[in-house]
Amino acid sequence: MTRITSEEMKERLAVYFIMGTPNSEKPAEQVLEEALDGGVTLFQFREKGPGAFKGEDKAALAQRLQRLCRTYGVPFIVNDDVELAMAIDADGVHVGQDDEDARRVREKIGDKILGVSAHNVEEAMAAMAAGADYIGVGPIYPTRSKDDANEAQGPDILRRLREAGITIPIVAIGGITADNAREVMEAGADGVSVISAIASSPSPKAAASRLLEAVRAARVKR
Ligand SMILES: Cc1ncc(COP(=O)(O)OP(=O)(O)O)c(N)n1
Ligand SMILES: Cc1ncsc1CCOP(=O)(O)O
Ligand SMILES: [Mg+2]
Repeated sequence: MTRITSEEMKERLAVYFIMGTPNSEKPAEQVLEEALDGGVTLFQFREKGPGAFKGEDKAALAQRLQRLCRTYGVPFIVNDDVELAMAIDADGVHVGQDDEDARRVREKIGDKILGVSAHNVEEAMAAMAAGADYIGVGPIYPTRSKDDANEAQGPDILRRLREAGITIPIVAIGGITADNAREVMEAGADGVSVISAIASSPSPKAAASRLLEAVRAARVKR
């Protein structure tokens, strides 16, 4: 395996769906399959929060969702849990500032995809130096999907990162919907990452497809 290229990473970040069992009343497999049908381009398994599966149940669910992603040719990223990612041979890992050190994670995962959360220029620079393939920046807008989220920064944070010379692929996260995806893309993101816009939608398929359309339209305009 070789490292994903920056261009390929940017393509993959277009509509990055994140989900775990606490994010929907419907079975996770059903929501993910509908979202994949709607065109999500990357998936993150984020099993945390009230009622989240643990241990063997968590690993078994991860593998079921991973199989679904494989069927659609969509890379499967594990949030936080580097051990699980290695055990099931996931395509990558996402870690934040309070998780395992990104440099150590890169050493452990070899060429797998490494995503790192960044909230400012300093963290973005450090993530790049640690070998991140992309950074997740947010929350851009207020979110109800993460209890310990920082204050929303607005799309201007993306502009500030780009103006400071941050060239690494960026996915924006937090409160993003098909209605605000365009301004986020115009501010400098390569894609959008969402939980509730897809997982809480009565039609995850339609929600994913609307997001993809908004991201593609914004890309054409650049
Ligand atoms: C794409 C993406 N961006 C940011 C995050 C948030 O990561 P983190 O700050 O570690 O918070 P948790 O998601 O672990 O609660 C993410 N998961 N994905
Ligand atoms: C995991 C995470 N990290 C920053 S905001 C957020 C939650 C995003 O969820 P939503 O798309 O429902 O606002
Ligand atoms: Mg984390």
